Amino acid sequence: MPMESEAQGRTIARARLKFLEGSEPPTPVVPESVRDSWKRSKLLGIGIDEVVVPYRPDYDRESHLMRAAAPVLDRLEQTLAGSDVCVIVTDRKGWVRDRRVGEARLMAHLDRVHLAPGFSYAEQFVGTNGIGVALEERRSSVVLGAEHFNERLQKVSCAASPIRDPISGRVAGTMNLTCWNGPASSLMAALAQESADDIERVMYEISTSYERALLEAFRQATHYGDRPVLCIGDDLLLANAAAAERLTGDDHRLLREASAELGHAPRTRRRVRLTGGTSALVRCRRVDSRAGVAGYLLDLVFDDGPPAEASTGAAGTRSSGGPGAAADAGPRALPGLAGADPAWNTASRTAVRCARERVPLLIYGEAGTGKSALARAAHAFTGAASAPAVLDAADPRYRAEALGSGGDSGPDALPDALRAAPAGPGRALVLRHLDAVAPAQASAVAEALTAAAARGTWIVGTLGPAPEVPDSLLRRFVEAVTVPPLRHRLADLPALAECLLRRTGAGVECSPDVLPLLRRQNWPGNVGQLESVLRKAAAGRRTYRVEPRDLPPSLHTVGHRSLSAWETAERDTLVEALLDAGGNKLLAAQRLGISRTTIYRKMRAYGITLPTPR
Ligand SMILES: Nc1ncnc2c1ncn2[C@@H]1O[C@H](COP(=O)(O)OP(=O)(O)OP(=O)(O)O)[C@@H](O)[C@H]1O
Repeated sequence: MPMESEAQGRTIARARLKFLEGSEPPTPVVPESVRDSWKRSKLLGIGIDEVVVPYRPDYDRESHLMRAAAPVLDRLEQTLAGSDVCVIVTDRKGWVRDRRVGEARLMAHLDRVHLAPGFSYAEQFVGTNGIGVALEERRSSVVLGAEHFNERLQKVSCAASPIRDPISGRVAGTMNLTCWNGPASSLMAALAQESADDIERVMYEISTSYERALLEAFRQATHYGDRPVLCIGDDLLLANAAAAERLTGDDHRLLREASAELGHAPRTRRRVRLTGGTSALVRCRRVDSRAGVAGYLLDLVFDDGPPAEASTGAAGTRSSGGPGAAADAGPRALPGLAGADPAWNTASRTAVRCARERVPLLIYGEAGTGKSALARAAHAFTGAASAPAVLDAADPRYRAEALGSGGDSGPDALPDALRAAPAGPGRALVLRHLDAVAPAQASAVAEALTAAAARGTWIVGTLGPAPEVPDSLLRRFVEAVTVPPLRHRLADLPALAECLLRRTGAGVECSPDVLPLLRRQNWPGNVGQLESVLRKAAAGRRTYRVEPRDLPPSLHTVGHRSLSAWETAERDTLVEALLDAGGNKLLAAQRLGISRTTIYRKMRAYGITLPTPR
């Protein structure tokens, strides 16, 4: 490891100051890896005089990395006892997971700069440091006192080596040694590398033990029969054909999370909702190996119909999820609607069958998923000459507590309106927001619906995913379907965007750059929200098609937290300035009268993603 003499330290300190003022760092004086890291740190707007790092104390103490690191750290603790070297292990993202030995004064200093368990020392938060550089460059790094980007770290020097998963070859973490700045021993770099190698060796032993156990459990589970089986390890996933053909990458993630929760007990079961809108009953068994818990074996039974709440919501309601549902004949595309997601198709087929056979139907789903649209389209698909009568139980006029000052409001207003709706064969009556019917109104509403159905009207009720509805009302319906939320059917986005833009009637289309921005949103208001975003974007567009810059500022961010009104205004101003400057941050910063460092910091804080410079 290089020695940092006082003179060398002063030269580097001068080079760093000049670099901060805008000069290029001199090549032979400042090592290349440090120079590159300074540039990245500056670009990211990292502060130079205070250490602001995120803190997340919770982590998996039983992870593969931590299990393998434990014996190596124990040994180092004994060997280095009494020395002024501190040993630190981080995970692959730079979160400090363990810190050992080191004399009290050094530890107190490291506490002050948050180089302690639970904090992240990734370069993106603290700038140039041994851990951050090793992770960025994926090789061993040494960062001496003055080479740290942040002044508060310049009292120490550190040597870090990446720890690679011996099976996948991916970086799993770092081994880092830190000591007071000064004539650091070249032994430190060698020791960091050797300890990382030791951890990798233990990881390999653990991996083979885990893998043997998982393979054996998988082999036994799939030996007889072809039921869907999944075997999940830390860095391994085995699926037989019956499971693989039904599950997406997101399902794997959901099942991995579920297995981690379920796995505390040796054997357990739970229903898990999958991304396509279906759900599966998951039986989970923990797989143990000699080296500890190797992973989980999951036995899956898919529900091929709507998710659980749809079938349990209505007393006496028959869910369309049985084997018969798969045989439902019906269209894939309903008039005026878009989507080919399996759960959407199931809901469409069932709705059309119910419309044809006049079977009273409940449609569950989050706000704006398209429940009413589905009822309208299914009714139209039967060739009906008139549109359904659509009433909204959440309409203030129909509230039970409204003071009846005329025929139009008060507790009887809703049953009256239902009775007044056109009824008879070829007619449909859709009551939206069934969950808004007050208990006091429930029986009158139920009677009005029954009367309409008796005259040949197709009756449909729409309601939220976990509604509270009196049984007397639910019993009027016979079948139930669930419309999946948009975030679970993102593959439908291009078709939906095209369909919704077509409705604006202006021959508008979507630029291909828009779809990735739409795809990463959570869409709590579902298709209704998408429609309003696209409608506004189409109205304000500057060319023949909707471009990213026509979308609202919130779609240019990857949202993680809710913002105050003031923060929202600031974020929107930043996004608009960036869009107006064609993605040029310097220009945007100048126009806003703020420094480039500030614009980078704020972009990070608000999760603003960079528009491609024009
Ligand atoms: N699959 C689809 N294709 C095209 N447009 C759709 C689709 N689903 C929903 N929409 C449109 O999204 C908007 C919201 O749909 P709709 O009003 O049916 O939602 P909802 O689930 O009934 O909402 P709420 O829960 O608020 O009553 C409507 O304009 C509808 O036409």
